[in-house]
Amino acid sequence: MIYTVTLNPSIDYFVKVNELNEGSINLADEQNIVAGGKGINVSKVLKNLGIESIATGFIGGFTGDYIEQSLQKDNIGTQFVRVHEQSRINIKLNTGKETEINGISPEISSVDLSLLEKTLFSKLKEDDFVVLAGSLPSSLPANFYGQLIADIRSKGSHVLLDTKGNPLQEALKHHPFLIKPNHHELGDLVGAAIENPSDAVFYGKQLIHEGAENVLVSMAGQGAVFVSKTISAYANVPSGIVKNSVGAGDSVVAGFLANYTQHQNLLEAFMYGVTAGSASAFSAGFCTAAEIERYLPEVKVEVIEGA
Ligand SMILES: Nc1ncnc2c1ncn2[C@@H]1O[C@H](COP(=O)(O)OP(=O)(O)OP(=O)(O)O)[C@@H](O)[C@H]1O
Ligand SMILES: O=P(O)(O)OC[C@@]1(O)O[C@H](CO)[C@@H](O)[C@@H]1O
Repeated sequence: MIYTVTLNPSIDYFVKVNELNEGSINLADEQNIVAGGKGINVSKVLKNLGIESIATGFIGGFTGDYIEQSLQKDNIGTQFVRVHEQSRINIKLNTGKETEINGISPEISSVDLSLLEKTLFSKLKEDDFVVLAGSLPSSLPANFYGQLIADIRSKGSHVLLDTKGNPLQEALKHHPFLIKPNHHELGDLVGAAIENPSDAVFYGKQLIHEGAENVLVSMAGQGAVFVSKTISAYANVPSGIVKNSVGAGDSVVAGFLANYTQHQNLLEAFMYGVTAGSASAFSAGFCTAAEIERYLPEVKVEVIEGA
């Protein structure tokens, strides 16, 4: 089974304002309200690709009710822990440029934490995959993902981690199976500018040295890099017009996982994941299997080092 853990889910309020006048009243030209958060988005893309997953994490308040109900409506399994304060509302404003305002996370108590661990660990089996994705609610310590990874791995399950900053740094020594920073997140972590694929390979190797098993660095329109102990590779992205990049990174993770669980081939999964990311970026919502198939012939993986 695949579990996605979103510790800090949200309602995403997408709003398009063609001409924004700061300091005055603006009317929306388009809007869309969806359940969001990185792990939840991974579950949604997996569903589009015909793969079941169970979404877990913390939800609270009327926003939490909406998140749970909307996933249930999409036939995605849910096992959330209810907390007292409400889940975030994240604003995704499109004025031609994409601007995001992410809301304040609810307080998580030690009781909430033990309930989450009970929910996850009572079900987890050897060779299950767990996606840990998104920011930590501000009341959780930076090493929280690290602790979870250690416990998940002790069950023989595998972790895909998509987060940034200290929580990512702290998690590396616990050996996540895959991490997926974008090039800015990688740059922040290593204190260097990642300007091209060679930089991404160089610093990706550093994260392998620090404990990650596989590193996928997405570089938006510049392509992506995959690094493991034995291989480094580059994938280009297909050409197209980006309609909405929110969740494109989550689609990379979902596409990688969907393909890897079927074929157990890292480079094939890399290629499929990157294509899924672009297919989502080129559509208003998340990619479908048919859209990925359409763009796959344009994506080539070039091995830089290794077999
Ligand atoms: N201009 C583009 N052309 C083609 N594909 C793109 C473009 N921008 C983004 N993508 C696709 O989206 C994926 C993720 O983009 P990016 O590297 O910006 O990661 P991210 O910051 O995690 O994404 P997100 O926007 O979801 O936070 C890329 O690997 C690529 O597949
Ligand atoms: O604040 P976080 O947890 O890092 O990111 C949250 C978020 O921006 O990520 C998703 C897109 O990747 C959105 O659905 C959601 O609003």
